[in-house]
Amino acid sequence: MRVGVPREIKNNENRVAMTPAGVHHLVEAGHEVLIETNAGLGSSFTDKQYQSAGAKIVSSAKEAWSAEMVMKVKEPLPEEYQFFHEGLILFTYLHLAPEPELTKALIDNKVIGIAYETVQLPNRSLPLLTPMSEVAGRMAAQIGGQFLEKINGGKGILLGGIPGVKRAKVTVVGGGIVGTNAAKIAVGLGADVTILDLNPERLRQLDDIFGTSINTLMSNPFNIAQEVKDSDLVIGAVLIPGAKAPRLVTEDMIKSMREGSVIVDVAIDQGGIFETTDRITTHDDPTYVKHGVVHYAVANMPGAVPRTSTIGLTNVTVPYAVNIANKGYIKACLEDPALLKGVNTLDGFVTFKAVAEAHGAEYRDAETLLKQLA
Ligand SMILES: NC(=O)C1=CN([C@@H]2O[C@H](COP(=O)(O)OP(=O)(O)OC[C@H]3O[C@@H](n4cnc5c(N)ncnc54)[C@H](O)[C@@H]3O)[C@@H](O)[C@H]2O)C=CC1
Ligand SMILES: CC(=O)C(=O)O
Repeated sequence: MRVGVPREIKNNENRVAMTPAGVHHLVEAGHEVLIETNAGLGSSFTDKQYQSAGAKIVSSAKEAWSAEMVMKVKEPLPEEYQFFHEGLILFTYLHLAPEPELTKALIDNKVIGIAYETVQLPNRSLPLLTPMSEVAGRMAAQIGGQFLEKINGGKGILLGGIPGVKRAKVTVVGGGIVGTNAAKIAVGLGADVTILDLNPERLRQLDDIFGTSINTLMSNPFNIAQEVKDSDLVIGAVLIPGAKAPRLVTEDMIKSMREGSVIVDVAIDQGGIFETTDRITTHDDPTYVKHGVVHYAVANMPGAVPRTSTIGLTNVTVPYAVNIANKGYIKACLEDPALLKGVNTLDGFVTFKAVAEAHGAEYRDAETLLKQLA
């Protein structure tokens, strides 16, 4: 199979979907890899390194997109929709629930859209989302601390306080991978951390991991309102796989916060959990202030630490890509229930229920459709 890797074009997105090691893996398995020139530079991988691993360097995005399977990091932007064509396998983060136009473009062009973020193992974990959630979670605490600084618009407090001065209060809504990693760093920096989750079993696991260094709380509107009101930093880390994020923190809750407090809405890639994060921000211009509260809503946070993120991401995506290339997408998806869950669009239909519901689109079962196409 020919596999294409275009250069990422989102604001400050310096990750790339393939490392030279990934190229080597695919080429050894008998496949051809087309890398758009300079696609890896942001992650410190040169064209020469890709060539040495067996890739062909192509000079334009169009050539990279001409392959049978295209691997990317972020969801395609409107200027990339022109490259969609019937039968193209697109393997990338898609985040379709908050993206009606992208969903329509994939359906209209009968693209096989396999989303990293909904590939799900039987234990319900999301193996192709986990490493980037680890990165974004760890960054969320760092970034929160940075924007609490007066020079960055915050109230001017240090996460860990000092002897004789209170520590900052950090609330993390959602105790999965992002939430746990955010808490690790926030606790490490000395903050007073509370994590809310809906799942009692998860709260027990968090209690086992952190012991008395954090507080755990059941997530409900009453508890969220109480915690948010007194928090210096609130981190949004909730996910319902594939679905639009629930708006758990209302505008009134934000109004109750003290001026110069900070929110980091990591879940913005699925639409965000704060009623007041009404727009996605970029690494170039990452915050805005609403009701006196600094809002950070960057949807590609790991793009800021591309070397770590590219290697972490491709460690997990490349084995799936090799499987798709070896077997073809139909056999690969039918034989692997985890990969099957990644199929969001197929043959002109939405094949992921939460995405169909978000857009009022017709839903078709991926497995049934794949068997018909086999
Ligand atoms: N902005 C960015 O650059 C990045 C964003 N993300 C996003 O961060 C979000 C979180 O991802 P993960 O931590 O990997 O997901 P996860 O599935 O590991 O954790 C989500 C947690 O939310 C909890 N939850 C569900 N409903 C809840 C509610 N009503 N109240 C409180 N908790 C609730 C679940 O029980 C689960 O523990 C996702 O939207 C993901 O795509 C991930 C990486 C980068
Ligand atoms: C998961 C995601 O949105 C990212 O890594 O950018």
